[in-house]
Order: sequence, then structure tokens, then C-alpha cells
Amino acid sequence: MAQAQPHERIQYIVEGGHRLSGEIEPSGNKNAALPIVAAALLTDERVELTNVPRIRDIEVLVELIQSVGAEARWLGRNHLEIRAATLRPADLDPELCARVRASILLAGPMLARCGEVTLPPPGGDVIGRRRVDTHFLALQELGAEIKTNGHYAFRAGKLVGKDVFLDEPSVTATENALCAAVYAEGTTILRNCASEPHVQDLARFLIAMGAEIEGIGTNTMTIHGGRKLRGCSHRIGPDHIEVGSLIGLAAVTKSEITIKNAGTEHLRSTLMGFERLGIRCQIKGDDLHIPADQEMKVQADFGGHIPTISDQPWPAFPADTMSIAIVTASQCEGVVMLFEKMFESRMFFVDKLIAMGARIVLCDPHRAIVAGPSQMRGSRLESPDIRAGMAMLIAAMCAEGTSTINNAQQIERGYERIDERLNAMGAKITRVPPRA
Ligand SMILES: CC(=O)N[C@H]1[C@@H](OP(=O)(O)OP(=O)(O)OC[C@H]2O[C@@H](n3ccc(=O)[nH]c3=O)[C@H](O)[C@@H]2O)O[C@H](CO)[C@@H](O)[C@@H]1O
Ligand SMILES: C=C(OP(=O)(O)O)C(=O)O
Repeated sequence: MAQAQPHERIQYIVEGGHRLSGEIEPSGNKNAALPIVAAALLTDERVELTNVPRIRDIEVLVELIQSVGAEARWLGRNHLEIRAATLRPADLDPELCARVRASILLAGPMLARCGEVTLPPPGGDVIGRRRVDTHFLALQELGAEIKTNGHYAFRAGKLVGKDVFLDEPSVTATENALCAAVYAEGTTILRNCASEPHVQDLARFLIAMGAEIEGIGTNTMTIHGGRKLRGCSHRIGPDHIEVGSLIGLAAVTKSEITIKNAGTEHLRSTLMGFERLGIRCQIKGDDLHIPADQEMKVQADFGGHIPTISDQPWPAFPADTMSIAIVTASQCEGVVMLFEKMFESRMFFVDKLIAMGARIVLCDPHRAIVAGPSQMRGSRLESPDIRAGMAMLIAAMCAEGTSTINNAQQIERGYERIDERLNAMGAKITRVPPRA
């Protein structure tokens, strides 16, 4: 089992100005694979997962489930086998937990299987406050007691189904609540819950394990809990955030590419966001074709008003595609407002794009006005989080000259072998150190 390297520093050296061509397939959805790996703890039987993205966040979560007694083995590059025959609510490594947001996803499954778990605070992208309140609310409603003293100690004699109204449609809190509810005795109704493609994927995985869940894809899910869960095989769905990243990348480099098996059923809000920038993709079955001759002109609102691209919980434009939309807008003709409604620090990285030549006014932590197009110049960059890192990679690929992106291990938390895969299509990215 490859261990997640704690202090590996990775740099990408990117030569700008190269067009891409050909086909690419998105990896499995990171944010689906994480709760599904955690939910594999709900059964003592064998679970087989395919299309698992081989990224840092997954390696860390796999180490965490092993540390509580689960066996996990890679059967192939993206093929993971998990068997949680016996589990112990052991102390989890605080350093590992702090590396990923997904460590909080162990709460629901461990509480269900062991009746208790103590979790050090989770980590994840530093893009604003990362609340845990909704997790606490949902698990308490289902019967858990929670004590916080630096760590979060969850304990439940018995989980019992209930009608639960979440204070906000938090993605990971909905996932924890789902895992606890399938184990709880009786019926749970989760209202105001998240419905992202990854939440849907988790629900389908739980159904494959024998759970009964209604309302998948809506903001009210009903779970008939208490059924014995069994082992199963499940394929993780494609990563719609990676697809959005590839759309932005293709458009700014004037490339013609086809994204195979893109999961087109989940792309409506993403495609609508890019259309506002004058970028149109063609859906061909489950493939997405991005032609090279894009208009790249911001589409004004009725009356010639400046349009907005804003994120919101699903099915609206995804928060994790916002950074990609900003860099893409910098290459489009016209003025557009980007409104990040969910995270209050995600937009701070735009100072790096401004240094490269982008014309962006950061109005406040949530809103940026972008006027394009701008010729970008190669620069020395530092990736603060997964998506800002990807946005910098996109900027570097359309810039004049060479850029260096430090802290690229952040990009690799979420994108599998992205340098290799883009190089195969014509990009010039050198990874330091090279891949083993
Ligand atoms: C491991 C994982 O799956 N991470 C994803 C998950 O994080 P995570 O589950 O941590 O994110 P949440 O859904 O809890 O919330 C994200 C942020 O949005 C805010 N919020 C949420 C709902 C709402 O109606 N209004 C609002 O402002 C929250 O207060 C928080 O600041 O969902 C986020 C939102 O899609 C994504 O960026 C993360 O990639
Ligand atoms: C914010 C993200 O991830 P995480 O929640 O794991 O930090 C992301 O995937 O963009």
C-alpha cells in the first residue's frame, strides 16, 4: 500500500502556449470516493470499488480506515478492496486527520459500527471556515452525544431514525447523516440535505449494500434504516469538477478536445456557467466535445447588463468550479462578476492571476469582477488549494513563457496524474520530482 507522503513538496514547471488535442477521461469523483471509502466501514463484508481516483486525499483516508482495523488493498491502479471485519474505535492520527476534510466522514460509519469514535479536527482546503455544526446537529438528532475538547468525541448507545432538518445543505454532513441513518433503527427523513452528484453516488453505494433510501438527488431523503448491510461492488462516477476544469483549460488554450464518459447528466449548471462566458460544448451521448473555435465573449444579461456567475448548493454552479471560472473569464472578451457565495477565502488567490496580467477587481472576499481578455505572462506561483492550484495551472498553460507552480501537491490532492494526462494531449508540464 502506497503511504501518503507527509512532507513531499511538488513543483510543476509549465511552458505556456501549447494547444491540447485528443481525448481524455475524467477520474472518478474525489468527493464521491471519499465518503464511499468511509461508508465501506458500515459492513463487515468485502467491498470492491472501481474507478477510485488515486489521489492524495484517498491515500490518506485509506490509511485512516486501516488505522481503525479495516483491511484495504489496491487490486489495480484505481481498484480498491476494503474489508472491515472488525473495527476498533482507536485514536486516529491527528496529523493525518488534519490533512483532509474527509476525516470527518468517519464519524457516521464509526458511530454506526462501534457506537463511538473520537476524531481530531478535520483539515481540507483553507478556503474559508469549514463548519462542523451541521454534522453535530444531524448526528445528535439521530441519538449521538458529542463532547468536544480539542477532539470530537461521538458516542451513541443506539441510533434511532428521526425527522431531521439540516441548518444548511452541507455535503459532508449529509453524507455522515446518511451513513448513520442507514444503521439507525426506524425511518429518518433528512430535509434541506445536499444533493450533489457525490451525495447521490454515496446513496447508490449504500443501496447496493442493502440500504433503502428514497429521494436521491433531491433535498429530502427518506432512509428506512436498520437493515443488515452487505458487501458489494461499486464504480465511482466521473468527477464533474474535473470536467469543468478541462472545459476551462481547453477554452483558454484554444484546444479541441473530447472528454470521454464525462457524466453529462450532471453537467447542466457547469455548461450554463461556461456558456455565460461564450464557451459552448457539444454533448455526444456521455461524451463532451469542446471545439477550438469558441466565441469567448461574455454574454450580457438582458438589457446589456453585466452578468454574474455564482455558485450555490447543487444543482447550481458548483463551488469547486468557481476558481476555474475566474481564470477562464480572464481570457474572455467582456466584463463578468464572479460571486462565490459559499467560501469566504476561496477568491484570495486572484492576486496571483492579477500578477500574471489578468484584469480582476476583488470587490470583497466573495465577489470579483473580471474584465478580459488579458495576455497572461509566466510567473512564480504557489498553490494554496486544489482548485486555485488548478486555476493557476490553467493560467500558466495559456501564458507567454514559463511558470513555476510550487506547492503542487495541493493540486494532486484532487487531480490524478494531471501532468502526465495533460502532457499526453500536448501540454508541457515538468513535475519536480519526477514520478516514480
Ligand atoms: C470532501 C468534500 O466533499 N468536500 C466538498 C464539500 O465540503 P463540505 O462538506 O465541507 O462543505 P459544506 O457543504 O459543508 O459547506 C461548504 C461551505 O458552504 C457554505 N454553505 C453551504 C450551504 C449553503 O446553503 N450555504 C452556504 O453558504 C457552508 O457554510 C460552508 O462554508 O462540499 C463543498 C461545497 O460543495 C465543496 O467545496 C467541497 O469540495
Ligand atoms: C474544497 C475541496 O476539497 P476539501 O473539501 O476536501 O477540502 C475541493 O475539492 O475543492
